[in-house]
Amino acid sequence: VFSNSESEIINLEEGFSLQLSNLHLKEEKTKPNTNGAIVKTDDNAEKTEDEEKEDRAAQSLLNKLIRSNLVDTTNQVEVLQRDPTSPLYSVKSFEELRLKPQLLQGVYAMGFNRPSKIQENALPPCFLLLLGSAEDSPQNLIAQSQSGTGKTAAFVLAMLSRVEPGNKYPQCLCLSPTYELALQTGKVIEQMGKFHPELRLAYAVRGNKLERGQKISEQIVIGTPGTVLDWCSKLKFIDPKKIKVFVLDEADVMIATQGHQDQSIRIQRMLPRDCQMLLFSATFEDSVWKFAQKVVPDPNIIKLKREEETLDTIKQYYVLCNNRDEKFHALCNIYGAITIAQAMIFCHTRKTAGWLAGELSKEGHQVALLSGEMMVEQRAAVIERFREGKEKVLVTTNVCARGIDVEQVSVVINFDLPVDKDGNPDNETYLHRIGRTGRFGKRGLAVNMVDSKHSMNILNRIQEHFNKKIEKLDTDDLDEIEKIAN
Ligand SMILES: Nc1ncnc2c1ncn2[C@@H]1O[C@H](COP(=O)(O)OP(=O)(O)OP(=O)(O)O)[C@@H](O)[C@H]1O
Repeated sequence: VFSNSESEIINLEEGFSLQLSNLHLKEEKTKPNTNGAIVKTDDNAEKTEDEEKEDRAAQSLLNKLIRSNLVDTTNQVEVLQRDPTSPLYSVKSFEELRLKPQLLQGVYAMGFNRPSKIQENALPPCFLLLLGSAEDSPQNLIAQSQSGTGKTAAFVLAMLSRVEPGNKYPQCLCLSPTYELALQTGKVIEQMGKFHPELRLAYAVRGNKLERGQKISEQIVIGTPGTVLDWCSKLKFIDPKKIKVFVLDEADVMIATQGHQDQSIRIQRMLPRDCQMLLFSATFEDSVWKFAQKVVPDPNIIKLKREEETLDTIKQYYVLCNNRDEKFHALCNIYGAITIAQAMIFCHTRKTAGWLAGELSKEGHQVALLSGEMMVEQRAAVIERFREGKEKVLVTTNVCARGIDVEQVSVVINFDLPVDKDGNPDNETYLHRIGRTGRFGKRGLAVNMVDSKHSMNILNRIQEHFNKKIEKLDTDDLDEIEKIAN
């Protein structure tokens, strides 16, 4: 149903895998570039800040590739209405939105039975017109909730409900931080809009070249800020004055990329005053909030807190060693105990992770390795196998596993303790690695490997921070190992 106009020369499927390998190439670069401060780690692995940022986009993509279900939380949604006197709407069914039949059909065809928590509250302001409010246009929205809670589906629904397929020009414009993320969102638009045969979607991404002087006839345009800006201004492929819905997706990832923030603001300035502006973000640090306020006037604000992780149900241990080889030896001693369930082993650098996975395999243990030099698709495949239980132990670096929820993991080994780039204890990462949310509050086990005075000091500081005792474990004592496993 959706196709690119004939003049568009790239094959999107081809482009997709091509870009994924580009991503891979960029990640492999270890030299700093012009404006990149160097984030130094042991083992010669250097990372520029820019590369760290690229990781964020890769992470987001990974999460999308491996997720098949809605992440549901028990936390309440916080709603700040633009007009606090108007009643607070929240929809419990898609029918209440009075969608066009084709669109409702699309929603059900995707297997959605009822709105997710964020959708319950985000959809009514988007659909104000349809709800028969006194206001004459749908409202602007800033929404934040963790990845997987249904944000994409919410704004796709908002765009599809406003678009008039009979009008052959762009009416909805959606900005994504990267080409790959744009394609993922494009797929959702295609699926949800599949019962609108006249609807077309154009991708404004690098490499998608149109003839000069041409106008775009697709009703929805999705792309990255640089190309969209060119299409709206210099090349005039799009008339920004005709845009009715403007979506800024993954705002936190977006502003992490140099230039995207300014480009997005410049695009926003070209849009008509009554254009609906919607901004979505998984996190809401200060910088995101400032940016959001610049691009979304008079917003309704919706926030869904991430579920808090705690260490309450976790048994924490440390093992005292003198060097890396002793840590490896200790790990081998407890291997049998940890593989009762599924375990994740964290290393500080990909070099250590690679070495450790290699050594464990040599010992005849079956392990999976998740490493930064793998392409995003390969990483997704590794995570998927692990989730399915095909591998019981996953060795990884923190950067690689950040933000990936693998709920069934009950044992975490910190082969290296988490430290920030200044070498201080990274408490937040420690909590993310081993903590559990209330719902997945199964008992867990964490073993920390200590190999120097310095790392003992880090461990002590982590222990003080959480005010939770980390017990010493003697890995040469088989009885003791048996105890921790039970
Ligand atoms: N109302 C719903 N009912 C059932 N499943 C849903 C619903 N809304 C979304 N989903 C599904 O849940 C998953 C996550 O949704 P979605 O991608 O919209 O989340 P998101 O918050 O945009 O996440 P991200 O920030 O990673 O893109 C998808 O597989 C999507 O198809």
